[in-house]
Amino acid sequence: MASRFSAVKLFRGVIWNPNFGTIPKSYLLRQGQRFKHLTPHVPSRGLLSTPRVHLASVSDQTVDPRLTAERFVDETDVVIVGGGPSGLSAAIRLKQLANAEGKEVRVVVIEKASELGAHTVSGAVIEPRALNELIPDWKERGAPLNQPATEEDLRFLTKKWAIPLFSPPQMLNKGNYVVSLNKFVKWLGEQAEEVGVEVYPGFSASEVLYNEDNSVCGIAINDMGLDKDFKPKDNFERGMEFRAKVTLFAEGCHGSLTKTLIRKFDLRKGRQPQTYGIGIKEVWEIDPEKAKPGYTLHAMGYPLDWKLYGGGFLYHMEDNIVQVGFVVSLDYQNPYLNPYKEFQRYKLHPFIKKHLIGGKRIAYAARAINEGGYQSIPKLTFPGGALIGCTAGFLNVPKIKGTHTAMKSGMIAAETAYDAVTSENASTGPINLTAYEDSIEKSWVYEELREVRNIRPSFNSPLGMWGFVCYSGLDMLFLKGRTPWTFKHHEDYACLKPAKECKPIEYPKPDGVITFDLLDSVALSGTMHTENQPVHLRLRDKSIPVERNLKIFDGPEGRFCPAGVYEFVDDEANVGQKRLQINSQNCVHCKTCDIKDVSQNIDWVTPEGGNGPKYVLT
Ligand SMILES: Cc1cc2nc3c(=O)[nH]c(=O)nc-3n(C[C@H](O)[C@H](O)[C@H](O)COP(=O)(O)OP(=O)(O)OC[C@H]3O[C@@H](n4cnc5c(N)ncnc54)[C@H](O)[C@@H]3O)c2cc1C
Ligand code: SF4
Repeated sequence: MASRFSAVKLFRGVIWNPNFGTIPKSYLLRQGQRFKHLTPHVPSRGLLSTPRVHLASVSDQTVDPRLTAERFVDETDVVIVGGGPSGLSAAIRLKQLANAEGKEVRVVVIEKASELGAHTVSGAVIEPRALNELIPDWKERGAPLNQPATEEDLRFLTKKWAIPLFSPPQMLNKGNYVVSLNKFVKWLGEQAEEVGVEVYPGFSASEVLYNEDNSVCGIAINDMGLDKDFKPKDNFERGMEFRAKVTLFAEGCHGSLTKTLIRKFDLRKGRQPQTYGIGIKEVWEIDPEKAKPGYTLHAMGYPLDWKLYGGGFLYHMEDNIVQVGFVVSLDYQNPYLNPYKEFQRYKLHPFIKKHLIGGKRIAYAARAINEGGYQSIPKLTFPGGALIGCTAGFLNVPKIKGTHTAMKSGMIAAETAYDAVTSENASTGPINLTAYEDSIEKSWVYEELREVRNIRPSFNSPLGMWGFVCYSGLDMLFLKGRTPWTFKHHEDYACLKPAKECKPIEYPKPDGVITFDLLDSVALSGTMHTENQPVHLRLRDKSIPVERNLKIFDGPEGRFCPAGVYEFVDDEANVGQKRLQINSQNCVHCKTCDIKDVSQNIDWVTPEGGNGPKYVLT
């Protein structure tokens, strides 16, 4: 009861934080210490009116004692949030170093997917450079890199034609492998366990823990078994805490805890905004007669117009499997654009369709992808921890490859973390991993990203694609990034234009053979969320979807979500009006809504661990 009353006292009066708009007061009450991490995230254009939540009468509320029960605390040396390529590489490197010196270093990996790899989305053609450094005998250890990339194809698509283009050296795939990243991550997990890493899939890290001096000291797993009103159900279990000397965040593109750290520690100060694309892909089992194992195709142009960055890929793997996908930049302007439907149109192009016809689609996936590159990498460290992999933004955009850089960043951070946790001063104060920042700047990761830093933003000139083709050709072939200038980026959400300034886009109806209805696709992602749990797509202000997004932008969230989560439906309570229905059970955790919502009103937070997509072969 004591904690309850102190929380009441703390929050008596008016609170100005827009995050609280849709969360019941009783839940806020017991989350007192979490308030400071939920800082407002409103557009700089100041179009939102900030809702006030009056908590003057919260003392009348009774809080279920289970909600305020002490959390179980587990102490470890290093906790890593995210069991993707970067998190697992960091974990493996840490234990390799400790095992080599016979030291006891406890490393824990927390992964929200029900099993490793189940939330992993990639093309994927991977460069084995980091893997060669991490596990040189990966072949003998049975790494699922079975199909070398053997044939390159780069095309410019018009509606009917596929014009061959010259592939710049940075995009060549010689020495790379066409893989299922999902299988690769599973295998990395096995390697991690073999060297002594503790891997816990099925748990969402939902909160960063801080010491009194504001240094990070671990994470907490979210409470399981809450109902949609944040009340405990019969199966309620209090989330536990992992307290660590070092916490590494490896959440992938636009991590939900990472975004709170970026704000709290102002990690973007002096850097360019991160920009993104949405990548949507399908896995097909094709007619064996058409199989060309090792063939890799990248395409630009159709169906996108010349002002929008994006393009498609198609990779042939072993066993007659084809990975086909499309990336649309999230700085698009027309609110009528529908990335999912652009992808479906892409597959209808004769040059793409010929690979798929006669085949069967077996998987569907979507995930945001970083496009900011070198100039958008935030400060990587803060007291007690660091960002690694795609959550920091180490993806090489022209290559559409981030696995090798994610892994290498994890390995470098691990080397610094190992020195720090095993040093004699480790217990005297918060650990600072600034040496990680220095080492990565000297590594091949930075060299590679620096060289291509102007390619993606060269598309943002008034010449659009034509400016991009000329500049990137010159830069990739001759200048190789050795220019004194670095182009800037803009915030994706701020690029959207009001609907009245744009034309609706007519998309073809799904044919059920090559193109499909969105919900049939979502069914192939295996996504599942426990019913009756708190919605993990939080609106900062409930009125904004209808009052601003629908009225001015014609409801773009109904189009950009690749899982049909957002739907404007008739409001039974107000005849003639619409309301936003959030089908959160469909969510595939791509993070696009958190990035592209024009009002920055959607806060993606982790649902219960083990929920979300269940990808195979992606
Ligand atoms: C469509 C598409 C195509 C791509 N093609 C290629 C390609 O061909 N080659 C290539 O090299 N790269 C490609 N990439 C990029 C590649 O997938 C990433 O660079 C790579 O996966 C980054 O690894 P990561 O470990 O940083 O992040 P991720 O692989 O995203 O892993 C992050 C993990 O953290 C987990 N997680 C996140 N938040 C939490 C939390 N709060 N609690 C617990 N767990 C959490 C996630 O579930 C996930 O498993 C592609 C990406 C996309 C989207
Ligand atoms: S709700 Fe958001 S995170 Fe979930 S699938 Fe839709 S756009 Fe992606």
